[in-house]
Amino acid sequence: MAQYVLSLDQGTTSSRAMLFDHDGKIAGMAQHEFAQHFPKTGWVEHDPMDILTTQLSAAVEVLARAHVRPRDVVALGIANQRETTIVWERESGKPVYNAIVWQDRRTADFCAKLHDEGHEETFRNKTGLLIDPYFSSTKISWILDNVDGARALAEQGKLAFGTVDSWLIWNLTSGKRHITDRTNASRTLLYNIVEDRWDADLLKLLRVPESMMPEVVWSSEKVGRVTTTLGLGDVEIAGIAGDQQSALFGQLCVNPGDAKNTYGTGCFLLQNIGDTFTLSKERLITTLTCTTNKKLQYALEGSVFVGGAVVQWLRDKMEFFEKSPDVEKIAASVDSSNNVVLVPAFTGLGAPHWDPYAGGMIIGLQRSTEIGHIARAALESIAFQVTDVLHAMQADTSVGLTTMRADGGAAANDMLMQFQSDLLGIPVERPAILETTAQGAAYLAGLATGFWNDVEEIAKTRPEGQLFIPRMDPAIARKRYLKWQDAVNRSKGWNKETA
Ligand SMILES: Nc1ncnc2c1ncn2[C@@H]1O[C@H](COP(=O)(O)OP(=O)(O)O)[C@@H](O)[C@H]1O
Ligand SMILES: O=P(O)(O)OC[C@H](O)CO
Repeated sequence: MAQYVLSLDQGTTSSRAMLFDHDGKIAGMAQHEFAQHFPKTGWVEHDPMDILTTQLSAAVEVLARAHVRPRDVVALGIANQRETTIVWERESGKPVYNAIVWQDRRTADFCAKLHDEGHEETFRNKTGLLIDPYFSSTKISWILDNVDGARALAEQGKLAFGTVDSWLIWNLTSGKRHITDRTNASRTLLYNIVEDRWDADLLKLLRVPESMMPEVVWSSEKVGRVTTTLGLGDVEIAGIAGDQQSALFGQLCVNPGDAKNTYGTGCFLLQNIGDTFTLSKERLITTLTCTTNKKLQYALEGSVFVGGAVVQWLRDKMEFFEKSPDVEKIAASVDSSNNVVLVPAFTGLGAPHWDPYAGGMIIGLQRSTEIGHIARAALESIAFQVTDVLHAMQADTSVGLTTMRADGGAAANDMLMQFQSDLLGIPVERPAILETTAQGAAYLAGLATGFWNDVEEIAKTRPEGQLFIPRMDPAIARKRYLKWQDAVNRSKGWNKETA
């Protein structure tokens, strides 16, 4: 009987489950979207039970659809949206509050205060991150300070904190394992990525009891078996990674200098920088990558908060079209954006701007402006933001990238890939399998269980991708980019005070 690795990709907007065979091919996939909650301006929440039920049902469904028995699944890998914060009662397993999503800005003022008190350097030197509402720590503080009775329970050791990987594994193992892997831990603003431990000083500063924190494991190791009786058998959990580091591994960017950009809800450019902790001079962050040798390895990351989500916004809020891929047809109905620039700072701006108060903006509207121009400007905004972070990364590492590897849902869009290549002036390589996030977690789990022997064996299974070569006159590309920079600067600080 053929054997498979099951991979769960718990993303911001949907939970997916995929089966990978020994040739690295996808043998089955199931996906469930779930509700996004926006209770106040700048707030973004998920119901932790939605995360759990959509993920479990996708997992069970993919086995049934592909006619694969649980005993033919050799290992389970998990990749997850990062930073999203869940706090639950150890005794009952009940969340005390909704999941506060990575995009949530409610702690902007608290972050500004920490910044003004001069803590930036301390956090940066220990965690590689900047003080920003994006990361988990201030979200935990918010829950402890705002949910009735939460702080007292936390101080009695009765509450557990976890990112989405922890939450899923806690439930998959019936509360036996409260763990996270290093890539997820490195997104909390509480993990010391130089000394490889939860940082007692930072925990104290943010008044987060250490008893809430999960045990930290490696991304590729056997950590326990599934004990739910849901039809997943007792498969071994052997791969865990934050989705962006998982995609980096899925693209086999295992050597210093290797880089990829994922075009999902957000866009995340990561470059492997090897085993030496190095800080960016360009306001990028330093984060841990997945390794299979139980040694630390670092990456520089440029995090863009709204990527494919701008297309979702055009679809769901503007109701311009029904399905995300339709954006391409509408954008192609005009031959330029006609000087319209859209800055999708819907949840502030991430790297390299780091402005939680930036406001979304469409500028350059005229009486002749059509939906097509706005759709085109939206697609272009994704590529402009990636250009911002790629330029920062090049300035930082002085390694000129010769090609950029792309993946994620929005990388299916040819117009976006072509414009990206035009702007960067280098080829953009899109792999045959865009699901590199799930693929990475599958590789991690398969390597830990001997399904695959090493990365070299995996590399032989990967089919050739597609190359997008620059076609635009570089002078025009430069002019377009300057216009974008002008627009971004105008969007900054807009929400500092609301009218
Ligand atoms: N053909 C397309 N063109 C542009 N954007 C797309 C296209 N297909 C999907 N998207 C966008 O990509 C995102 C989904 O990508 P995915 O990698 O599944 O995201 P995530 O893992 O963050 O949930 C959505 O925001 C969607 O709007
Ligand atoms: O859900 P995604 O794929 O957009 O990824 C979200 C990131 O992990 C946030 O840091």
